[in-house]
Amino acid sequence: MSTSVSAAAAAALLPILTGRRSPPASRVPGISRRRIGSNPRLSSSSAPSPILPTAAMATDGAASAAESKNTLLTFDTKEDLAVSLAKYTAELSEKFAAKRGAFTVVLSGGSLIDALRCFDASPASSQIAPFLFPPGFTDHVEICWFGRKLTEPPYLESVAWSKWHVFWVDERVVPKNHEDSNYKLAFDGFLSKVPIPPGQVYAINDALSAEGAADDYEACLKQLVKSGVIAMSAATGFPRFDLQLLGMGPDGHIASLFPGHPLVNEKERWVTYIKDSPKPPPERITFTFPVINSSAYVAMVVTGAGKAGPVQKALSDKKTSSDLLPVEMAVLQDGEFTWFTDKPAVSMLQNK
Ligand SMILES: O=C1O[C@H](COP(=O)(O)O)[C@@H](O)[C@H](O)[C@H]1O
Repeated sequence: MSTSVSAAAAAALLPILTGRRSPPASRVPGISRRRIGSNPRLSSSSAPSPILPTAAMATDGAASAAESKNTLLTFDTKEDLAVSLAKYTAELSEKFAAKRGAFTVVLSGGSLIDALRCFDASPASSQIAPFLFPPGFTDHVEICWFGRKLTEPPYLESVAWSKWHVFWVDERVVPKNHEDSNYKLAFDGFLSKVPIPPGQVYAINDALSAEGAADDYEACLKQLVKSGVIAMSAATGFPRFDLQLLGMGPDGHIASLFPGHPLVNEKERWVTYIKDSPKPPPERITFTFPVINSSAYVAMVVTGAGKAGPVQKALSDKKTSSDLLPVEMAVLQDGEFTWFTDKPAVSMLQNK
């Protein structure tokens, strides 16, 4: 069972009760990095920081294909994952804001937003004082507060929010105030808490059809490429976002690119639409693989045992091109791909 407790109260009390503040990510307990077999998609970096490899920081994010990196990070708790993800994002924000004067960030919907704002606890957890729980209470507890990690000091003050430009890798074709809207999810959970200029948050036009909204979003991206806000990949000829924060469904879908759907083979469009999504709601728009795979950085945030199967398949050495899951088709041309996982998500990997 998952129980919500007073987030604000817990947030206020936690550092006092435990005598702890969030540790620097390089000292986050429970973090592990591993190499799996000879899978060329996944390697362990020799860089000392588990968060952002030094080699990547030394480049402009345009590492050569030979330098492209794939890293698996596994955390004991969602709290640890969220702390690390916030630090990773803040470091990239600093890097790109300094270099380009802009930081283009792509969000997905679903559990990704939770990863920016939640931690798990139980009476047995060292992260929350046991006496906060009633006697005999053993359930898992999920404590959430909106945008806590990046909206807290030091990030609230130190991140150059005015340089952020925010996009969605996919969006459901529903009004922006609809419960299914990825915009609403991100706005309520994160964007409403940080001072990103509203004109730099690029939601879809929810007055249009799926087809119209995809065309409109692609036109918007093209305009932003022209004005220099979004970079272009010299290698692929597609837009190159600085950071894509992605999630994966239990079926291995990413964005709104579903297993076996013809959209996974789209090679020309930047943004396309789907009217028969197997996951409701049926009408969505989505970035295509050429755009996803042109990113400088991707953080793939995957938690929970329900996703262990696709994680195992994605990180397996044995691949046949005929039955690739969408998550397996996310292969950066020239960038860094980092998995942010918890232990249940990697539970089917050998040599865990
Ligand atoms: O429908 C969607 O699902 C995926 C995965 O969601 P999750 O809740 O299983 O993490 C999400 O990444 C995508 O943006 C969303 O539209």
